[in-house]
Amino acid sequence: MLVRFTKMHGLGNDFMVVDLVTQRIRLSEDKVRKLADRHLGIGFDQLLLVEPPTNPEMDFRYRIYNADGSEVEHCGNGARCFARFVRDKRLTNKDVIAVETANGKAILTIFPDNQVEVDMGAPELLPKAVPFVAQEQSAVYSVDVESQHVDISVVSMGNPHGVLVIDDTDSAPVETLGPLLEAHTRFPAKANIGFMQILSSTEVKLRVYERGAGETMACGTGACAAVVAGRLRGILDENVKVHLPGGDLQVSWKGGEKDSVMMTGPAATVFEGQVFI
Ligand SMILES: N[C@H](CCC[C@H](N)C(=O)O)C(=O)O
Repeated sequence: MLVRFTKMHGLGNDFMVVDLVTQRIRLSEDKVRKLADRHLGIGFDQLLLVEPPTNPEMDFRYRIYNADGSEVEHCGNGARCFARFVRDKRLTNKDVIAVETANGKAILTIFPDNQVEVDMGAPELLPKAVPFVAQEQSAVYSVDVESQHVDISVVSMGNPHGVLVIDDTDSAPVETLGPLLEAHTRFPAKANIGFMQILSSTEVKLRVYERGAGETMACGTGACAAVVAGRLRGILDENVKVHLPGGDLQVSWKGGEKDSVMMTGPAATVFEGQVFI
């Protein structure tokens, strides 16, 4: 079956976006992995499916699959591309779009300058909600990794994150420590691992080793989790500029457990294509 898709990215975190409003397909985990392959397939960090909502109060349903084929709960960069996609395809003419995600919703606001703001909802900080194995909630946990103790904050933005504060992102052990923490037994559902360098109380540098995809050029939920972690540690203010390898995101969190994390950044379309599924 020939399927139309659009290749997009948010700061280099790249996506294959498929409209399932006007076309119907079924994808196995194995098929997602084959499509994600950067030599044998289309190549992407995540696959985004755009569907009619199951909840009538929502405009669309948004399903997300990592390159390893695993379905996940949220994708911040993908949400911005989702908004750009549904407007460019004239699936809606709204500037504010309510999207149903695997375990909640996201409100997307499109601005004329091509920036998109995402209301990412409130962070989940209870260990069992992340999920993370711990006796009680804390701003920082000590995790044993290969005979070393690593201090880590844990946050769910719908998807699980561990955040480390390090001195220098350029020399951070992302490729070695990232996969060890991603698959650590204290993260029963695995986790995205952020390495954050504090530049000031309003500016950080961040690299993220993503669950199911490896290090990406940017991670929207990772940027949100990093700002929440920094605020919980008392080292970041409400509005923070997050410098990722692929570019910058603006993230805000008032600090209340019910307060939404707001993320603003760009979304870009690279090419349109068709592929036999
Ligand atoms: N790898 C993530 C999903 C994609 C998140 C990221 N691309 C973003 O922009 O938030 C996970 O397994 O939870």
